[in-house]
Amino acid sequence: MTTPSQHIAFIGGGNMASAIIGGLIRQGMKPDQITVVEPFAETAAKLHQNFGITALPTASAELLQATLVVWAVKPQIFSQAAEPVMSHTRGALHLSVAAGIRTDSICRWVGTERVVRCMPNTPALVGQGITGLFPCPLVSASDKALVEQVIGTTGQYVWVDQESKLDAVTALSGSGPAYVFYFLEAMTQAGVGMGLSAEQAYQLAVATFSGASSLAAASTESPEVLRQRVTSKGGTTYAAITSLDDAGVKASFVKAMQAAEVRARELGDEFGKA
Ligand SMILES: NC(=O)c1ccc[n+]([C@@H]2O[C@H](COP(=O)([O-])OP(=O)(O)OC[C@H]3O[C@@H](n4cnc5c(N)ncnc54)[C@H](O)[C@@H]3O)[C@@H](O)[C@H]2O)c1
Ligand code: PRO
Repeated sequence: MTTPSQHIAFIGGGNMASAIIGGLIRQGMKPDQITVVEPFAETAAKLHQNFGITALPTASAELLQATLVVWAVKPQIFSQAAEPVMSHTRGALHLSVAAGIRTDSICRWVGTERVVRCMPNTPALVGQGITGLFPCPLVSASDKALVEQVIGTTGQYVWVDQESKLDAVTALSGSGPAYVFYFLEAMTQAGVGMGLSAEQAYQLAVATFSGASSLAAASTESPEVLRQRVTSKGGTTYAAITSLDDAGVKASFVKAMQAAEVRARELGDEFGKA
């Protein structure tokens, strides 16, 4: 992975921006190649402490040097955040991480059609993220290569061929870490209920998730076959999976992800109008 030689601006310096900035700095990008607009003083102080970056409280002509602008603000305030930025960044490539906000809105707000919309996830913080990407038609091959360099510092990526699929990516891997943490909470709670210490139960749960994920990634077998290998007829896993099936957990899970996808579309409808 080579580090982008360009200057990159981030609008919003919170969780997701920090995950990407962390990846860039780990790969050798210099803090003076990065400009961040971050109005919240406490978050700006963290950027300085963690990465040596002095954030701008508001947009200024300093943004003119950016060849890539990463939009890492909440969907609800994207259009408002874009107003003071637009006049400085029309010549740049734009990459948005905002959930739901569609490229037609983004192109309007940033004043160019060189826009890539993406959906990363928080394991990007430890270089193990996965990001879905969708380019507008005017995005060139070299624009895409730059985006791959930047996002590649945070983990894997996939390009999707229809913008609507990014809402599915949002429901699956964007929100997905929360589902994993939810299961970790439940497994830890159950372990504690069975007499393990909270520390041991959590250690066992986390190692089981990462071990099973590594096994799935290394295997050519389907998850169904891998699951069957754990499940002896009449054994303990069979008892647990039967209990999950009887409670309709798989169907509930599918429904939960559909709710996330619907919400992603609603965010685009609700906050993309301005
Ligand atoms: N957190 C996740 O798991 C995740 C995953 C994928 C995508 N996203 C998307 O990333 C975006 C940012 O989410 P986050 O979790 O980093 O939120 P966050 O609240 O941590 O970061 C947003 C930052 O924007 C700043 N901000 C507010 N108004 C601004 C303005 N006018 N100009 C510039 N900055 C401004 C805030 O002070 C804040 O620090 C959202 O659109 C979200 O949908 C988040
Ligand atoms: N976090 C954002 C949300 O919950 C987008 C995916 C993960 O809206």
